[in-house]
Amino acid sequence: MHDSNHVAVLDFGSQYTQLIVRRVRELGYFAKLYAIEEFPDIGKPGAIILSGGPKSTSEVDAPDLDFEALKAFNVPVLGVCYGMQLLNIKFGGTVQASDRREYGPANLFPAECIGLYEGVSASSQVWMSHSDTVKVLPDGAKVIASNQHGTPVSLQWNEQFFGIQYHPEVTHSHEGLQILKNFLDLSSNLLPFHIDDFKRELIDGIRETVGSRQVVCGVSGGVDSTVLAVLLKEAGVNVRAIFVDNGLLRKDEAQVVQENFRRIGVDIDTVDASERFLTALAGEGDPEKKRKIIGNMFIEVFWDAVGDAEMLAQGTLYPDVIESASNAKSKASVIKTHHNRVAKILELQAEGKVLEPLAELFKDEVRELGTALGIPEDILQRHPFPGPGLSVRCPGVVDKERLDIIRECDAIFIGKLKEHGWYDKVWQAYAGLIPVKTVGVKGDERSYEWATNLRAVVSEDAMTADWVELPPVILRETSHKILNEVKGINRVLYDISTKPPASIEWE
Ligand SMILES: Nc1ncnc2c1ncn2[C@@H]1O[C@H](COP(=O)(O)OP(=O)(O)OP(=O)(O)O)[C@@H](O)[C@H]1O
Repeated sequence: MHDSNHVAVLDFGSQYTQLIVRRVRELGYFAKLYAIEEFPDIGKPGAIILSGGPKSTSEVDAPDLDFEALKAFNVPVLGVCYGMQLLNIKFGGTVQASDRREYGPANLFPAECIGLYEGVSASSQVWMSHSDTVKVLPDGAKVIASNQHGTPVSLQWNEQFFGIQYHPEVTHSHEGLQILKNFLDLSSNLLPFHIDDFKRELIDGIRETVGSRQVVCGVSGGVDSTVLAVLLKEAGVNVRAIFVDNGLLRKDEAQVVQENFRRIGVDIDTVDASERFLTALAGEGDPEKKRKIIGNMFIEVFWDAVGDAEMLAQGTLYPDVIESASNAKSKASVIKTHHNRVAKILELQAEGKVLEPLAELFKDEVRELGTALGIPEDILQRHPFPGPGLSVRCPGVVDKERLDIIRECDAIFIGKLKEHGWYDKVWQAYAGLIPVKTVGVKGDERSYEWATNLRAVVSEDAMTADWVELPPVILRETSHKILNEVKGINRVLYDISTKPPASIEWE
């Protein structure tokens, strides 16, 4: 899909490569990431970006590519960091290896604010992360920007080839997006990226791949699997959606999920496996063992329900498939999502029976696609919920009594956030249990009960998170209601830990 007039980003292994793709799409063009070995298969791109990478061009196994083939595309090429050094060598210049790494902010001074630097300030901050630098420039090469020491940080070799030493894709490069935009403007034939066109292509692709076979998919009630299920329905294929109730869901979650799917017109099979999960978890207090038990049980229950699937659809997203590791060989080897690649799925994949239509999209693009598919916003804006469910909000042993307490506290907290218009302002919020008994007074009696912890965080990508300064009225009303209504809790705490060092969940 999209193998012409797109922006091909060739991955030399930088930790930021994924962000380049993201930024190009933000600018309204379709970009696709390719491992270096995939260079012969990049189709007919309208522009090419060579990413940075951890290697030095002087290393014997430094990644390389066919320069003649690159020139033959006859489209604008931008080399970033390693990409720029490689291009300088290809044009006949040299690169100086250095064992000192330049890492952090630097000042960018464009020679002239035209071309790549059209509309860019005379001085702005950029982000560096490199050790090698270009040394000798080949004939005809121009320095189009330097840093505060007068060192060249941006080159132009001819009308087609440009290089930058810094990383325009990170937000610490303050005008990086403008520079990328200027580069893309050099291409005369980039197709704009519209989610509606993409939706149509996805639907056509699904129809073609699936034909008359039955497709099974697991739905959690979360955004990815919901969008996937609706996409399959829109494609008019024979789909069976399975929802597993693992007994670790929030209050009334099974009903909410069923109701949401009714609203969007997708039938789901609910498998109530709560007894099986809770029995398997009984008495286990170790966080890692709990996760394992839940993961394995999910696979068992899910595949029992699937039976002999003709095809399986999964909501695997782009960040799950693309390489971020510097030396990953192929995309498939770095799939992060745990149950997206269990043995059974690999087997089906080898037979061409796994469908992953969202694999080219980022999370917020999935939400956009969801909107284009007519999925109501309240479903698309639901907070993320962890796969192991309330188990990770219940440190130590999990049982029905503890889960019921969490459910009640959580429902009260979320209810108050919604009532005060704060649900959509936070990335994720929940109430958990701290199974430590403390002394209190309830009515005329001394109480000796557990505490609940309220957590509300903002985050861009779940990698880092900050606690939210909620209005005190929300905390007060939540605390009051919980202390009055939830048996077993006599203390309410608000978690003011950032991630890192704390995680969003407690286990
Ligand atoms: N309770 C469940 N019942 C059925 N399938 C599930 C369930 N939980 C997870 N899955 C399946 O496993 C996939 C990965 O689950 P995970 O918890 O990692 O959520 P995710 O990748 O954020 O997706 P989503 O947004 O759909 O929850 C889901 O997309 C879904 O297909």
